[in-house]
Amino acid sequence: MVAPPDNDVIWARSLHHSHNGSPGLAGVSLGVRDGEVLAVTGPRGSGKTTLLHCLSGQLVPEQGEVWFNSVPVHTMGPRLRERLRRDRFGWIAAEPQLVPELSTWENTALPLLLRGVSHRAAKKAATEWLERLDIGPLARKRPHALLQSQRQRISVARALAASPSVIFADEPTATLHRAERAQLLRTLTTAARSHGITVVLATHDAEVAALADRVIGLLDGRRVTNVPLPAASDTEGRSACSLSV
Ligand SMILES: Nc1ncnc2c1ncn2[C@@H]1O[C@H](COP(=O)(O)OP(=O)(O)OP(=O)(O)O)[C@@H](O)[C@H]1O
Repeated sequence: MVAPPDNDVIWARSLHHSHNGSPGLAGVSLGVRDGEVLAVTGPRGSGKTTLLHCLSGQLVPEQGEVWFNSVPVHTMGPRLRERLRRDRFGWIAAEPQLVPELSTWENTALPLLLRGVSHRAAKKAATEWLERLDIGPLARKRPHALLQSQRQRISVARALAASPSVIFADEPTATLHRAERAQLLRTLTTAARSHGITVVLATHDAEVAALADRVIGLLDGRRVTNVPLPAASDTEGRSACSLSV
């Protein structure tokens, strides 16, 4: 095993993975720098989700290596990987994955409570992030009483409230309308940048990818040419953020 570069928070080498014989990843290598917002783009079925699952330790690749802060993830057992995900990573899926029986603030605080943070401190952190995401007044409501866009804000608040090293976001705005999509993503990327959180964002949407610092492309489970961000999207994405998150 070759140790990864020091400034990469996530580093993967030559990942191969198939799903029941159908290829998901076919030799993907990449590094994600500390504090970077990296977009992984590609059409449906290109391997984005499989890559995020491998990088976040949800899936062990059939071949290849994944390192987090110079620690090998691919050799960890299920319990260590579970702890790593709980303590260091956040996950935002396309569909908000909330516990229906819990209120907005309880859903947001859940990762902190699972880590053993006190009820009081977890509630405080959750409430602060809900305020920043403009859903503070909904803190006591249950998911069924909310709009889809509000539920997805809870997912974002939950990921941020846990102060992870890395947030993996898999098509986080796929189910939202265009205006909501832009606002939520700007909030996520602005908050991540100001708190030094690395983001790996899977998307097939060029407008979403334009909010990232760097974009890599996937096609049929392989890396395709790096896609540099045009200057215009820099203005559109980073500089246009005025949220105080
Ligand atoms: N659980 C699974 N069982 C069988 N095949 C799968 C499974 N998950 C993914 N695949 C296949 O692996 C390939 C990569 O899928 P993956 O979901 O990683 O791509 P994606 O780029 O995230 O696509 P999408 O945008 O549709 O989610 C596809 O051909 C897909 O059909």
